[in-house]
Amino acid sequence: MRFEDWEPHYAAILEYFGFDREADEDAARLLAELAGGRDDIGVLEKLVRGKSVTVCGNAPNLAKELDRIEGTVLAADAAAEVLVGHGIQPDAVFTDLDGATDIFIDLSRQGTVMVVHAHGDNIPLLRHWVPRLPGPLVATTQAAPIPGVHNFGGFTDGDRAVFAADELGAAEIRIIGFDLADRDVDPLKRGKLYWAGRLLRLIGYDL
Ligand SMILES: Nc1ncnc2c1ncn2[C@@H]1O[C@H](COP(=O)(O)OP(=O)(O)OP(=O)(O)O)[C@@H](O)[C@H]1O
Ligand SMILES: Nc1nc2c(c(=O)[nH]1)N=C(CO)CN2
Repeated sequence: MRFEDWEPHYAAILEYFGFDREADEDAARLLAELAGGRDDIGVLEKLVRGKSVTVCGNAPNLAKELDRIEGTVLAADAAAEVLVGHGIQPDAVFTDLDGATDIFIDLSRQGTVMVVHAHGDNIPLLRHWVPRLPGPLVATTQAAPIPGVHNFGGFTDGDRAVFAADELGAAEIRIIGFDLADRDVDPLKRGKLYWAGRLLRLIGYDL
């Protein structure tokens, strides 16, 4: 999605949650610095273009839906841990790092593409984790893209993975481990899941 098309949705998200655009922009610049010129968008594109892709969210139903996985596996944040627990190595992990554990370092070492998202509320996490990820790295922002930091559209780790797969030309996108009506989450998360659903509908996925 072009940034001009994304920006009205982004502005509405900033307003809804009271997030600060300048903090998002600062985080994107920091992530570019921490990435130090690493940008493995070509590796991610190769995994996705023309392929069947399965995006795995981290709803409680994920484990029961693993038999629906086909093709390239994109994990949203802590869904990676569930996959690894079932012997599945995701091809890429979309993460704002709030579900990061040392498993991310192992996956990165084994070649999983880490698609790390910068925003105004994860600056300490960026500083901690990005230098520890030895493997392929793609940096993302929800603000205006800058050199080496992409914006495919989308907000939560899960819907951002779907937006990226869509933008990078997946032949088919299967979505598992999503329960956007989950009531067993805190109010902030409920708001985020509401936005995930709203954004996914924009690109044709009504969950
Ligand atoms: N019921 C659900 N609970 C949690 N995550 C869900 C659910 N349904 C879908 N998801 C997707 O799974 C992703 C990864 O979930 P995780 O539990 O790691 O959340 P998170 O790290 O808090 O995500 P985010 O920071 O994007 O909100 C979410 O970003 C969301 O897109
Ligand atoms: N500023 C800010 N941006 C975000 C946040 C967040 O908590 N703060 N959470 C996200 C997905 O959970 C995505 N983007």
